[in-house]
Amino acid sequence: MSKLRVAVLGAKGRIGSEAVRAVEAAEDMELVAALGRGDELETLAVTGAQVVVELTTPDSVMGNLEYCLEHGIHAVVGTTGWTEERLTQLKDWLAASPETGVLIAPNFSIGAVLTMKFAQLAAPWFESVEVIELHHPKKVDAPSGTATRTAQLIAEARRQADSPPAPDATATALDGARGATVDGVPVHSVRLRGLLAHQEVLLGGEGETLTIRHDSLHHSSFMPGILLGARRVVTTPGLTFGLEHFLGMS
Ligand SMILES: NC(=O)C1=CN([C@@H]2O[C@H](COP(=O)(O)OP(=O)(O)OC[C@H]3O[C@@H](n4cnc5c(N)ncnc54)[C@H](OP(=O)(O)O)[C@@H]3O)[C@@H](O)[C@H]2O)C=CC1
Ligand SMILES: O=C(O)C1=N[C@H](C(=O)O)C[C@H](O)C1
Repeated sequence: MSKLRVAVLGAKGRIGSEAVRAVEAAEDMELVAALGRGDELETLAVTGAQVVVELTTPDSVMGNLEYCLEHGIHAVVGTTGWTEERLTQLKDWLAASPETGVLIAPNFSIGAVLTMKFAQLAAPWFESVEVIELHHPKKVDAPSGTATRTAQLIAEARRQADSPPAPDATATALDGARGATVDGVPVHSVRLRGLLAHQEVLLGGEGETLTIRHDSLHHSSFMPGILLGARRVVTTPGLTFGLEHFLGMS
């Protein structure tokens, strides 16, 4: 059987360099390109890449995906910064390339995907819910893509259950003391030397609290999800948002 021809964009970055090693080690894949900033995207077409693993930065991802979709190259995207406007643009490009698949995964680790699922399940059952994400200090953005997605899923679950807004007699002496609000859910971002990628969802009700915590201790935690994404995206045209859809959890 022929091997899946995979290219990594952002190949010198923290997660990109780990992805290069993971693709090289996968028996059913061939790493055909490993590109960094400034490298020619034409290499993707020349090497016949079937799937691009996009792990760059929010300022680069759209240009890279435009190229991929113009050339019918499937994409597995871990890069953050997804707004409604960006998703609309991506869907327009996909409409012009209907056989091509794009997976955007806010988080590739199984524990983080489960954290989001558990948070969705628990959210309507508690009066209060807040998200704390904790990352290494070189992280390019705040809040994290995972925390943003988690808050959106929590908000959607609470809307569907007709949950009232969480109680909060806000009187802040300092801007930011209550974090940022994503879809009505407070999200707090910690940047701390020594950390990698961590998240807590705090839920509170009468006389009890529930904490759902996930820790990515090494970039290897993201690799099984990236490889699964690359294998599945080639037979899944259109946009898939969230790895849970490839894990049978949607
Ligand atoms: N979904 C998930 O599970 C995960 C997602 N991420 C996300 O992945 C992204 C990258 O994170 P991280 O590896 O820590 O960041 P890094 O800054 O370590 O890596 C990004 C790399 O991409 C390079 N780059 C920038 N623009 C381009 C381009 N146009 N073409 C090719 N390479 C480019 C950068 O080069 P230069 O340094 O020269 O700018 C850098 O080497 C972030 O958005 C992060 O949030 C991270 C971990 C897990
Ligand atoms: O930048 C990171 O490191 C990570 N980024 C993703 C995010 O923003 O959610 C995934 C994970 O948290 C690691």
